[in-house]
Amino acid sequence: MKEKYEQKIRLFYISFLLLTNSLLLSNPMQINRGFLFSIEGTEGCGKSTLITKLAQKLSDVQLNVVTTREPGATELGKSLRTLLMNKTAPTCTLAEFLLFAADRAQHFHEIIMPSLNKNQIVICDRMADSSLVYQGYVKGLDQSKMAFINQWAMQDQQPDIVFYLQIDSESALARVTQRNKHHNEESVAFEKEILEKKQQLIDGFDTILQGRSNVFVIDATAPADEIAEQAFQVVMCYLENNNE
Ligand SMILES: Nc1ncnc2c1ncn2[C@@H]1O[C@H](COP(=O)(O)OP(=O)(O)OP(=O)(O)O)[C@@H](O)[C@H]1O
Ligand SMILES: Cc1cn([C@H]2C[C@H](O)[C@@H](COP(=O)(O)O)O2)c(=O)[nH]c1=O
Repeated sequence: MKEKYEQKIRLFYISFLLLTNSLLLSNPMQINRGFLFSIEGTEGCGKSTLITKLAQKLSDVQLNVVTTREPGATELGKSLRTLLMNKTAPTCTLAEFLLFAADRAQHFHEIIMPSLNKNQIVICDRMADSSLVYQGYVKGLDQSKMAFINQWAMQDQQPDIVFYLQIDSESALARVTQRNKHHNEESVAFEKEILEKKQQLIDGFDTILQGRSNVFVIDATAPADEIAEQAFQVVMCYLENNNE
């Protein structure tokens, strides 16, 4: 009896999704301004996976999406990323943050602001909150000074929504270890340092993002398709209500 009832609800939900998607396909939403979404969380929480799936879902309903990341989206950013990830020269935490901020400034100048000005939907893998956690919470840099520099680098723009993929350290570590078996990772020195600080990083994200009104927390241990559907529904709802 219970199973039959649950199956009916599932069928109703699927028909509802099919109906909304077909309505959106035949009648694409007119976007009147740019929207900026960032995806945050520790290594292995599933940011890149979510971005790929979410971008596909938004493109499927005819929305114009730009996916990007920090650090390393621009030509300058690529050089900065290599420098930051390989750490061949001694780098103090302030210098490290300023290099991330330089990447961010060029990123906003070259990619994000032009995309927002064309009313596109920008989804970014990490942004200013990563600096607040890695260089601020974990390495002790002054967070109010960092926030000022971030705001400057970001031309006073803030993400409309920060999606925080919350995961426990064991699951994140297991995923990174598994992934590194399959790929040849570039970021050897930096990632080694990060793996040792996993729990502290998770505490940092929890502390810095909790209670902020523009943060949407997602359980990153859920199946990837469920996470993408959840984020898609949140984005669609936000677009409908903030498309001034
Ligand atoms: N929801 C999920 N459930 C199970 N495995 C997942 C899920 N999301 C991603 N993965 C797997 O976990 C690994 C890490 O995912 P992904 O590369 O998307 O994480 P990330 O947050 O972008 O990592 P990084 O910050 O290190 O680049 C990949 O092997 C991916 O296939
Ligand atoms: C933006 C930003 C990033 N980081 C760290 C976080 C990660 O360890 C690497 C980026 O690697 P990913 O595979 O692209 O996630 O850089 C940081 O310390 N500070 C920052 O501002």
